[in-house]
Amino acid sequence: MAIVLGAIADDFTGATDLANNLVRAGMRCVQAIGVPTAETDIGDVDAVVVALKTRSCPSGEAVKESLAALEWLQARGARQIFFKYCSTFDSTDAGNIGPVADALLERLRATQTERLGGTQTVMVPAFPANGRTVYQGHLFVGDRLLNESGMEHHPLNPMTDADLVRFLGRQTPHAVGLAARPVLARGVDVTRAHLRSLAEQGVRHVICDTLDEDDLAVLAEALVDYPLVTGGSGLGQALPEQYRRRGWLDEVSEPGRLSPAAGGALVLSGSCSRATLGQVDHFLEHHPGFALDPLALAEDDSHLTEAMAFAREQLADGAPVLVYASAEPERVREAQAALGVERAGEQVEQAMGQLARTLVDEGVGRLVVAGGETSGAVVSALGIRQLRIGGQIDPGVPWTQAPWPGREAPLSLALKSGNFGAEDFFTRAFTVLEELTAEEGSA
Ligand SMILES: Nc1ncnc2c1ncn2[C@@H]1O[C@H](COP(=O)(O)OP(=O)(O)O)[C@@H](O)[C@H]1O
Ligand SMILES: O=C(O)[C@@H](O)C(=O)COP(=O)(O)O
Repeated sequence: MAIVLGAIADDFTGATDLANNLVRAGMRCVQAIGVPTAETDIGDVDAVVVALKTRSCPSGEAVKESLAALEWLQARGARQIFFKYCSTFDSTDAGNIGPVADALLERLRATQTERLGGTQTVMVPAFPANGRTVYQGHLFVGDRLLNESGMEHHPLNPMTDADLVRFLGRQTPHAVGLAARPVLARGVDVTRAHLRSLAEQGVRHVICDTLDEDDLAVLAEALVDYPLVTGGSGLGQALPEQYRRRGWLDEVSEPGRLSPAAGGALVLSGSCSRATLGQVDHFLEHHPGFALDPLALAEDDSHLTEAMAFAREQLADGAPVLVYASAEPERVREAQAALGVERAGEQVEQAMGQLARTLVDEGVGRLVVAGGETSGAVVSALGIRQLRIGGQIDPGVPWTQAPWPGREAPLSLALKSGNFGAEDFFTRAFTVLEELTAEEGSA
């Protein structure tokens, strides 16, 4: 059966975030890891989110992989394509949001110019449930502008400009415009007319203001016929209702119940975001943890061996254990100065991948990973191809499951976006998993 929505996410946590919102809004959705093959059986679903690791790679690579995902989704009959990136617009002057959006639109344009939005796309990064809003084209995280939110210290893509019209303008040769709040406040017809008039003026990308769920509902209705929409998972919350109104979806599907979870509980954290740093501190007040040092990792294998031994010992005691590289900006800068930005990140990501692979093989069955790039490294090292989405721990972060060869219980995985989750996330996640997987009537 044809799918309604085909999404291409530029990182793995972002993909689960979008899949979570689609499931919560009543769509049957799976998350594919990487571009599936022609033979992949995705089952009977309404939406597929293809998770790529293209946020920080060279833009040519990001474009190539995104187009491959588009081709696969089009072959499944997707009516609308959604390019999912971070609600904090994570990217650099070199890309990858502009280049990927341009390439997807070009490819879709070849067949769909006549359709509403056939020559234009929109940028809707907001996720009001998690405090990400956009006003007059400026992105806010809570009550701070993006460039004062802590994101200015991001290890890979420091966000130093909150003006998205200006910022995106550096990533694309095409005109960037704005659909500002006063336009949205006048309703769907005025918003559509505004978008059309921008298209007539040659504006290809429209940054959309969004303060709340009502704005998302207006945008979803105005954009439901666009071949390509782009943004954060907030828009994903609002689109399914529009698909139902169009008759593309029959019903509101209930999320399926996750299978009982088993095995050791491990947290791997490579995010250096403010929220994650608080979550690491909170976890360490209650449970043991091991701090990975990228400089020591770069020297020889002994640091990783030590981390592995530490984790094994704690897991044998039945305690949840944390291994983290998460560090304050000053320490990240030191590691980057010594190793280079790319190599510092790679050291950590490779170590996280090896820890996950070995410890899951040895019996870990419940795994929380913090950070998008980190999750990409871990899930790739585990060789997982598809994730089933379960209930959420905090907005944007669901528990997911994948079958694990040779074991009755699947591997339970929570991929946490760097900046998401309450302070007690790393401890509470395991309690939530128990609740989500308890037999009916025993929870
Ligand atoms: N102590 C550290 N020094 C340098 N780089 C680090 C350190 N800890 C983590 N990193 C790297 O920083 C990046 C964090 O990105 P990511 O995992 O996507 O987190 P977030 O979701 O917060 O963006 C990863 O590439 C990770 O390997
Ligand atoms: O939209 C969001 O904020 C998230 O879904 C997301 O993409 C997070 O990325 P990381 O913070 O890099 O995990």
